[in-house]
Amino acid sequence: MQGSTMASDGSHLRIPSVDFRGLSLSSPGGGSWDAAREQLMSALESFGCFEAIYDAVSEGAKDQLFHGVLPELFKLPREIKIRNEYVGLPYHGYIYQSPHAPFDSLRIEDSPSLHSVQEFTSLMWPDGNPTFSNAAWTAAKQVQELELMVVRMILQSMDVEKHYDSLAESLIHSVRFSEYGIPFDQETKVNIKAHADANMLTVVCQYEVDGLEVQARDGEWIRVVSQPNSFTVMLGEAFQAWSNGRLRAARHRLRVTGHQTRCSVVFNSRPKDEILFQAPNELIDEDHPLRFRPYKYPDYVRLRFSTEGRPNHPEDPLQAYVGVEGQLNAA
Ligand SMILES: O=C(O)CCC(=O)C(=O)O
Ligand SMILES: [Fe+2]
Repeated sequence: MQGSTMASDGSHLRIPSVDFRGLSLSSPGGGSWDAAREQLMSALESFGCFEAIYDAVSEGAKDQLFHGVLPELFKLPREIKIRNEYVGLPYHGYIYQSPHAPFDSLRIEDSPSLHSVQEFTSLMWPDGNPTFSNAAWTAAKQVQELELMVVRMILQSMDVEKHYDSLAESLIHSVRFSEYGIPFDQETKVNIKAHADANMLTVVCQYEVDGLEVQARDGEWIRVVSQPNSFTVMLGEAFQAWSNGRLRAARHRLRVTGHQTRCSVVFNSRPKDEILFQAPNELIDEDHPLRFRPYKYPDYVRLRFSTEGRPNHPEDPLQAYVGVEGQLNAA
């Protein structure tokens, strides 16, 4: 375990930080790029996640999001918020029901597209809300660059950088805005139980009120303490599958432990609907036989959420539904 993972009081582990300040997708190499890449790979090995220090989204922009823009969004009446529907996939539009706590959450698909953001904005505010559109779109563009830097670094480290362009092209980026109330179960204080995300990468931005916890490989739960300029980058199941199991998705949960509502802005990327997602041949060999069958993301997500919450919901759905050794069949 790296020394940098210990908090200063020594009582809590911290997930490792990786400094992206000054790095850019347009020059994917050089001393500080390579140093960041090494730290990132070592963090992924132990935690499936890391803290990215990334100042393209300034603290002022975060403050505007969390104190200016989000309160306005969440206070809209439910009749308006349900306009944020997404028919293609479960849980990909407005969600307001949680068995664990009061909860309200909206999502913009393809958020680095100004057109998509404006479409969402005009559903919520028919008279327009340029402050919202600009804040959401700008942050989505900036975090998309962070996500693509992470993808590029991971591919470089696995010696498959030649697949970067086609992989980046196969992804769609989105953002979700969520508001979590005080959990009903005050013993566990759990708002979202332990899971890995089905997508490629998740980038969590929390501000002032924390709640995200990630599980280290040894099983220990680590609470993510938000810091200035930090974003938590978590690897999802799709990346685990694409890496043929060389990388492991981050297991995480959400606990609101205080008495304040907690908001988050969660950016993510996932394979586009039509892509048959699979590990590249270079990552499959005698020592690393194919671990996951090629699959289309929507098929996997529908299957996964159709059993979510049921007693027979598998502990490791990726393995169960698309694992070569899986028990259940995705067909
Ligand atoms: O809101 C967050 O911080 C993360 C929530 C989460 O884990 C999820 O939506 O999958
Ligand atoms: Fe999650």
